[in-house]
Amino acid sequence: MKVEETKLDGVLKITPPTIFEDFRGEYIETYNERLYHEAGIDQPFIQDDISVSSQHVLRGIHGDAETWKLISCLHGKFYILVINWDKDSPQFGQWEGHTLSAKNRHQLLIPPKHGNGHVVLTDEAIFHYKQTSEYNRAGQFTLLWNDPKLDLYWPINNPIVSPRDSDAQYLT
Ligand SMILES: Cc1cn([C@H]2C[C@H](O)[C@@H](COP(=O)(O)OP(=O)(O)O[C@H]3O[C@H](C)C(=O)[C@H](O)[C@H]3O)O2)c(=O)[nH]c1=O
Repeated sequence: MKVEETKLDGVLKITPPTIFEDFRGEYIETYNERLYHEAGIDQPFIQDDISVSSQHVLRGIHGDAETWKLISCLHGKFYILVINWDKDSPQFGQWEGHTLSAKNRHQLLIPPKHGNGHVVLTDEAIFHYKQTSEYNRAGQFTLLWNDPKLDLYWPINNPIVSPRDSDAQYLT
């Protein structure tokens, strides 16, 4: 298991403990409480979610003030952008992009007060996350993926987005 710091304090890039390949395919332990706790990743995850998206779908940028997320790519590949949205942090507004795929098996641990958004680069991708709180849409904030003030990089220019993710009226 490998845990690496990233440009953003608290955001970690993780390579899972077991990636086993044989003539049949692969076997991956995507989470192991004892090993992750030993590595300092001891957040109390209580909810698992997946979202399945077609190529060029962009979901986000969303976040909230309470939830830790452990994100994996179960199928395909996506570019994921994480932005510090903690107004009390010296890194407020700083962001970093990563590529998670079913090939590199990398995971990201994202703390509260960070926004995340991802755009799918393969025909389809499955985005999996473990979360430390139950879904609370009212508690989430939304940032526009193409807000010129944020000066973000995305690998494509014309993603498929929901009304929430394309209209400033939903900004919070
Ligand atoms: C997040 C979530 C959603 N839902 C329901 C609510 C809606 O009926 C449906 C789609 O929700 P939404 O359009 O908010 O999904 P995304 O646009 O993919 O947003 C999510 O994906 C971005 C990238 C995130 O990281 C957040 O977890 C979350 O905001 O799933 C649930 O039932 N539970 C949940 O935890």
